[in-house]
Amino acid sequence: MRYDAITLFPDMFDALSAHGVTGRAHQMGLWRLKCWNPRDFTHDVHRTVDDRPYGGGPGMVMMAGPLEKAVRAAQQDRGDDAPVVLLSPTGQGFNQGLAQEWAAGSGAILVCGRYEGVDQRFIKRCVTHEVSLGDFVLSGGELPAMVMMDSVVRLLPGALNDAESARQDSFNAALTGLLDSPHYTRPEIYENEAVPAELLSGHHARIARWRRDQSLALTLGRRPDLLERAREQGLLSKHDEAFLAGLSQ
Ligand SMILES: Nc1nonc1C(=O)NC1CCNCC1
Repeated sequence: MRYDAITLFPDMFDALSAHGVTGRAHQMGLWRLKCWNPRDFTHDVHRTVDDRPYGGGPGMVMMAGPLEKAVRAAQQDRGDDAPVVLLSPTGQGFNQGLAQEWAAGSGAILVCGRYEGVDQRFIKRCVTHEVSLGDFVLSGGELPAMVMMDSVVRLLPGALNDAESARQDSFNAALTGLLDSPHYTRPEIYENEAVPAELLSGHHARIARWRRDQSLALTLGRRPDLLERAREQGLLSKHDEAFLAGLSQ
């Protein structure tokens, strides 16, 4: 899995390649990252990568030339036809499904915009996908790129140790489209509040049922849209539906 980041701030990506699960996976060679700075593809003394918007308006726009040269250099270096993904609020929404789809691939070239945006002619010539982290405006595409890479890398075989991957596979309600159930750890009593008895029972079926019911209740309350999607995808059992019906009475 190789990612190429087109970015004015390559140092930001140390957060991913040097720490935690993604850092360990990087150390293990499960994924690679190479950054390309558009400033290195300029030829003027000021190394200009942005300019004022035609038609007026606030802020600056990233110029097409340095961006395209950086993308072409990354493509040449990769030698494949990897997707060229522009991180942008106007893109397709990122979610776990897209993370799983990307984890089955060989990586991508991630274009991290800054300023007000990027020249549309660069998008038309080079970009294959526009993807959004969510409906909010950030200062740059680097954080969305890192969030997306994190969600993909942790799905790669070997990235999580056995305990982590067991949790990832069997209990992670997020993978089934529901919100995750609450978590508890020692001490058993904290500020006079005890851990739910079901979790102390040692009865795995009861524990799984309790967790599933908690996920269903949380999802119904906070993200009914996700619950409906899980229902449409046939992910809710008769027991799930009976539990939900009981909540609505
Ligand atoms: N939300 C977002 N999901 O992906 N990118 C997002 C974003 O806000 N990008 C900024 C938009 C303004 N120009 C600088 C980049």
